[in-house]
Amino acid sequence: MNAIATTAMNRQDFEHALRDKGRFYHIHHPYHKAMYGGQCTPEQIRGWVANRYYYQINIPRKDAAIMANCPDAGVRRMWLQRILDHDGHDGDEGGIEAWLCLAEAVGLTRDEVIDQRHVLPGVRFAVDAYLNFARRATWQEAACSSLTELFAPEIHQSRLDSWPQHYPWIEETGYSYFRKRLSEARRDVEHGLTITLDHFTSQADQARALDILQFKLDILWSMLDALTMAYMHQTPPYHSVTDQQVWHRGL
Ligand SMILES: O=C(O)c1cc(C(=O)O)c2c(n1)C(=O)C(=O)c1cc(C(=O)O)[nH]c1-2
Repeated sequence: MNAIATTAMNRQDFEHALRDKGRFYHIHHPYHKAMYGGQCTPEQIRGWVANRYYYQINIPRKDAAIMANCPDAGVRRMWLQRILDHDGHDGDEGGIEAWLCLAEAVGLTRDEVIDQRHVLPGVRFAVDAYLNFARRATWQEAACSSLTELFAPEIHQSRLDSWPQHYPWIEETGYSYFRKRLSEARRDVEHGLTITLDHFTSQADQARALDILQFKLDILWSMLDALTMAYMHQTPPYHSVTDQQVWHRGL
């Protein structure tokens, strides 16, 4: 007989179960491993940066959706900082601009990134799933879905540690985004974790929170699967029909 948990975990065990999901973080995806292992071509790095731009520009929209669903002014006041981090404010250019600097540092033009010509359908659909979830879920569920950030400082640090040595052709100015996120992600996750631990208290709630976190892990992993098809196997969408990038750029 399978042992099915019928009682809720205490706070500490629940946090441990959430953190244990790090086993499925995209840091373990072969595309990421190749990136910090120094095995990527400039085209593969550029493909990742151009596609991840679509994630970057949707993060503040996702956070605005969470705020729109949240009646608690105290939570909104704290959550607002995430939007400012990405969109920028007086004295801070913001994460999206920093991502565009990264794009230029790896040899992309701003135009080709901003017009989303390289964004693969699989990446777009995965990112859209995240935004749409935040729109329709409760604000606590959507906050929980941001908890992959528990594992993000390590992945940003791994890029800062390995990229300059493996990819000397990348301009140093490009790395400010990763540096910026080290502290921002730690602060965000403290808040997101408190909300999750406070809100998901029954056994059923906790199982739901773990499912939500898995959903988010699936999004990140699926983005890299799409990139693998296009940039590792040279099989982008419609490759058997044309060598043109005929896919749509968002409707
Ligand atoms: O580079 C990465 O691997 C990575 C992953 C994640 C993540 O785990 O969702 C985020 C970020 N970066 C990031 O830079 C970022 O601003 C961010 C916000 C969020 C979120 O869910 O609200 N995730 C992430």
